[in-house]
Amino acid sequence: MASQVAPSNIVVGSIVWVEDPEAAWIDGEVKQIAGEEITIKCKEKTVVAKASNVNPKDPEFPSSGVEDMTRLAYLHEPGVLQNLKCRFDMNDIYTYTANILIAVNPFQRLPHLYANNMMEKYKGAALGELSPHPFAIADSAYRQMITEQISQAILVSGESGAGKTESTKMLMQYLAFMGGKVNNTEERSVEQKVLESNPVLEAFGNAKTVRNNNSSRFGKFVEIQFNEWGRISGAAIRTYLLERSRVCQVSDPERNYHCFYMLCAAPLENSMASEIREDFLLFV
Ligand SMILES: Nc1ncnc2c1ncn2[C@@H]1O[C@H](COP(=O)(O)OP(=O)(O)OP(=O)(O)O)[C@@H](O)[C@H]1O
Repeated sequence: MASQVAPSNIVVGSIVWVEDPEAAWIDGEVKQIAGEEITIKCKEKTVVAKASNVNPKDPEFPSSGVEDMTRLAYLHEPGVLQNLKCRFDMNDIYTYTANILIAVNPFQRLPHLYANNMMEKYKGAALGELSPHPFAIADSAYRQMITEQISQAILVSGESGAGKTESTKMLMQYLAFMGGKVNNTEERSVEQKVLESNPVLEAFGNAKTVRNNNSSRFGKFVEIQFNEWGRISGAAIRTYLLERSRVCQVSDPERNYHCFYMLCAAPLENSMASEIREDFLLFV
């Protein structure tokens, strides 16, 4: 096997990122290169690392980060993490990598990001013109559907607790805003029904886990149909792979599906809840 040597852009005096067991990556200055071993002087310690665990650091990285990762000088793991962290510290939880939106869960409400005037702002704006946002992704998909007359798909992925459910709700909210009808009748519109289906689906398919207090224990394919004028004409929600074992087997500190606790907590005078409780032998 060929021995690993330092990349050509790493020389004595270079500022680099080196892997760290606690902080993931720390930065420092290269003091010595001996074959595949690099000695780096970091803030609190001196590290000797293999060349494969060292990456160059951009000395001109802007203090407020960049909105699109493709503008980074180095698109490697420490570069991406530094940018996400630096933006997150300023409550900028969204960042693009070209037309992919990366969301970092803020674990706090940031209402200014989702106010009604924000949807108005993103309407018709080209992707990248305004700050990265799920509304921009939804707007771009909506406009492509209109101009190209082709169905569009938005894939939301991430580990448990990353914020998929919340991001999906923003996307749906924006599509309802763009494709909703002015409703003068008593009957609820399709988009209202789609948005209102979320709490019901979450009651029966979401539960508290060690990673997320409101974890979806099923997969979901939401289809929103639009007519030729770009108005919502129908919707379908298909669900997959509900974790059924949770109904009868829950390991502490996780919980059963929300509906179980809602049923137990319903007031005694609620006759429908009482009937269901009796049917399922739930005595509260
Ligand atoms: N944009 C956001 N703003 C505020 N809080 C958020 C946001 N995204 C996520 N959260 C918080 O993080 C929690 C977990 O997010 P969410 O349920 O969307 O994760 P998930 O990726 O769908 O997880 P799972 O795969 O377990 O269902 C939410 O209940 C909410 O408290």
